[in-house]
Amino acid sequence: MMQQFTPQKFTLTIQSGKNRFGEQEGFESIEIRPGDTLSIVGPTGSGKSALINDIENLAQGDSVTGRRILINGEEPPESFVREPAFKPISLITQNTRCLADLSVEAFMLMHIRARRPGREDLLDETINLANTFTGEEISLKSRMSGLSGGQTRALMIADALVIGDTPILLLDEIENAGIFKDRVIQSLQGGNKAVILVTHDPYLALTASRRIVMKHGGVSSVIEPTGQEQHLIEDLAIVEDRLHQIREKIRMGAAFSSDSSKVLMTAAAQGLQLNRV
Ligand SMILES: Nc1ncnc2c1ncn2[C@@H]1O[C@H](COP(=O)(O)OP(=O)(O)OP(=O)(O)O)[C@@H](O)[C@H]1O
Repeated sequence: MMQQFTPQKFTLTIQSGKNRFGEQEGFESIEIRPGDTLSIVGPTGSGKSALINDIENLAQGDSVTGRRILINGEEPPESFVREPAFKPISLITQNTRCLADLSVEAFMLMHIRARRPGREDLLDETINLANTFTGEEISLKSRMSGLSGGQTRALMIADALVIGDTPILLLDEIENAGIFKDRVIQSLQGGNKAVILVTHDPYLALTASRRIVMKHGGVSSVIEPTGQEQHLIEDLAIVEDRLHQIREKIRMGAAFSSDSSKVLMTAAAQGLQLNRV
C-alpha cells in the first residue's frame, strides 16, 4: 500500500554540509513545507544539481556535500528512498525520458494503478493538464517513446501533479524544455506541494518565495524577498510576454520587417510605463 502524506504535517529539512573547500555552508537548516516555492540559482558548477540530488536521495551525510535531509524532523526510513510508491519526492529534469514502449494511456493507467488505485478518472485530468503545458498536443494513443522532449516533460509534470501526488516536487532547469513555463508555474503554485526548482530564468527565480544562492558547491545565502523586487517581477512579466509572442511567431515561420523592432520596443516601453502608474 502506498504511503499517504498529510500536507499539513509534512516538513522536509535540509541540514547544512560543506562546500567544495570544506567550509561550512551559509545556513544551519532550511525547512520546507507544502505550498512553499524555492528557486536554486548560481553559476555553472556551483552545486545546484548536487543540492537537488541530496534532496532526491534523502542524503544522510553520505554524499560529497555531507548534507542531511530529514522528513518531519527525523531521518527518513530506507523505504522512502528505495521504494517508488513510498517516496515523497518527484524529480523532473531536462533528461527525464520514458523508456517504456507503451501508449500514453497504458503508461498513465499503470501509474494510476500503482499510486492511486481506483482513480482511473485521473487519466483525462492528467492529459488535459499536460496539453495546457505544451503547444504540441499529446494524444492517449501516442507512444511514450515517440513523444518530443517538450511533450515528455509536460506529461511528467502533469503526472507528478495529478497522479504522483508527492508533497515535494523538484524541477531541474525545465525552462529549456519547450513548455509554457508560466502555465506550469501557475499550476504548481496552486497546489499543496513544495516546489524546488533549479533555474537560470530570472522570472522563475524571482517569483519563488525563497531563493537559494549557490557558490563553490555550497549554499552561500538564502534570500527571502521582502516585496522590494515586486516592480522588477512585473516588468519582467511584460518582457517575457513580448518574448513569448516573438518566439511563437518565429516558430510559425514569420519573418520581420525593419519596423518590428521599433514596434516591439515602443510596446514594451509603454507596458513598463503603464506598470509604473
Ligand atoms: N559541496 C561539494 N563538495 C564537493 N564537490 C561538490 C560539492 N557540490 C558539488 N560538487 C561537485 O561539483 C561538480 C559540479 O556540481 P553541480 O553539477 O551540482 O553544479 P551545477 O550548479 O548543477 O552545474 P550546472 O549549472 O553546470 O548544471 C559536481 O561534480 C559535483 O559533484
